[in-house]
Amino acid sequence: MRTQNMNEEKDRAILVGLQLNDGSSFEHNLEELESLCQACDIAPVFTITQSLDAPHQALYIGSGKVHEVKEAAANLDADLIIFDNALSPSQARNLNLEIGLPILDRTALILEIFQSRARSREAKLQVELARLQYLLPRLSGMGTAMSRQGGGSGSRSNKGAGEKKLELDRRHISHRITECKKELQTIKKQRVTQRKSRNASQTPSVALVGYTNAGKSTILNAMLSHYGNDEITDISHKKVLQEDMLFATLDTTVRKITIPGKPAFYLSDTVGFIDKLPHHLIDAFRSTLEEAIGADLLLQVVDVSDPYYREHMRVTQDTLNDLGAGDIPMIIAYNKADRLPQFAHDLPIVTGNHIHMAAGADLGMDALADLILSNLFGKPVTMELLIPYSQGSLVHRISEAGEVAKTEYQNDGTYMQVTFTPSAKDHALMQEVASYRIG
Ligand SMILES: Nc1nc2c(ncn2[C@@H]2O[C@H](COP(=O)(O)OP(=O)(O)OP(=O)(O)O)[C@@H](O)[C@H]2O)c(=O)[nH]1
Ligand SMILES: [Mg+2]
Repeated sequence: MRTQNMNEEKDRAILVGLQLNDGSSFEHNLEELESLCQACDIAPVFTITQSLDAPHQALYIGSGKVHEVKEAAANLDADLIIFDNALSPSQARNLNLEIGLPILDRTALILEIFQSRARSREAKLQVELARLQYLLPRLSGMGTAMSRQGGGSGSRSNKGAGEKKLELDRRHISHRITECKKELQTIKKQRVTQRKSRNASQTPSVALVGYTNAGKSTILNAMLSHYGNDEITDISHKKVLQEDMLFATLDTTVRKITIPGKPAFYLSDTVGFIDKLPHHLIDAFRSTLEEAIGADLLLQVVDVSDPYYREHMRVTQDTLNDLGAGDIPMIIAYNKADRLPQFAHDLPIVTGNHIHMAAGADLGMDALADLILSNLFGKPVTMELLIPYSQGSLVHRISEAGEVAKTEYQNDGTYMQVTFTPSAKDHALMQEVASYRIG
């Protein structure tokens, strides 16, 4: 048990953690639950834990513990009880009856954060759909998990409302679920059309993925600052929100990055992942997340300064596998390395497709860009050519496309030493001149 700072203005919550002997990182889970509370503007005032082999079927925790929670809630004037895991609808209902306060679980908190952050029509609909799907099986125990989200009375089970009202609510929710799905389908079609036109342009796409708060949006913004699209002088309106909070980004943003002298690529930023991301949310956000599934290259951003970063990488990989994006080639950016004394002075450090960097401190953006380009277009190739004088126009095209280090007019043609930088167009020319290669 431990006490936290009290905050008079916010809703006050007792956190309940159940430690199961299943090897999962219990402490990390609880710390993350506190961060989720902060993102919801809830003040955790006390934490109660229990260690069990398996959750209690009816109450999740043992009945003795339930009394302890109830007592603590009364003593500390708590408004809510929050559990560290997903509760079944009946567990939430029973706990609400026993304790007499709204019961939230991890899923409800994540849904609430998503609801408060959603901006675009698509994100709003996706969140609404996930909430309704979560709410439907919980309707009969109103005042439980969704109460803060307008789904219930916030007090004891409302038996007086009657079965008829319940049935009406159910029908209303089912109807709204169908409507949301339909509207999302229409938006999805537009998204697919946009993606098709991007694909048709043959400009490859890179998707930022990773745990929430790792620095994905910071990388997108830094890329825009460094190499914003040529035509745009004011890039401020193209930037996305980057902030030190969970799930700052919910909408998908795709930006074209044009590095001078290099072929362009698209970079997309989307919602971050979290351990035990509710399945309703993954399903609801599938079309947004499809930007990642359709990418040519994934750029996984890791907050390497977080002691649990390996855990976060595992969650990211699991989520990508679930989405069907597990096999897409990937660069791993170990971001926020400026916070680690052993790396801070040597950044960036590139090892194969891994880079230690700090986008927030503007360390490693060029190296990251090179890594992206070499993955998308291959490494620069230097060759020596002897172009017959009859192919004079080729000499001109080669000088336009590549970096020519040396030109000599010899007896049987023009000798050139040229380096082709990565680009799809260069690739075609390289194949064309291959028969004139002498080194
Ligand atoms: N010290 C340090 N902080 C960083 C670095 N990169 C990003 N940050 C900070 O980390 C926080 C989260 O960054 P975001 O870019 O919003 O993270 P995100 O991955 O987009 O997060 P979500 O959209 O919430 O999933 C912000 O406060 C950034 O300023 C870095 O290299 N070093
Ligand atoms: Mg973000």
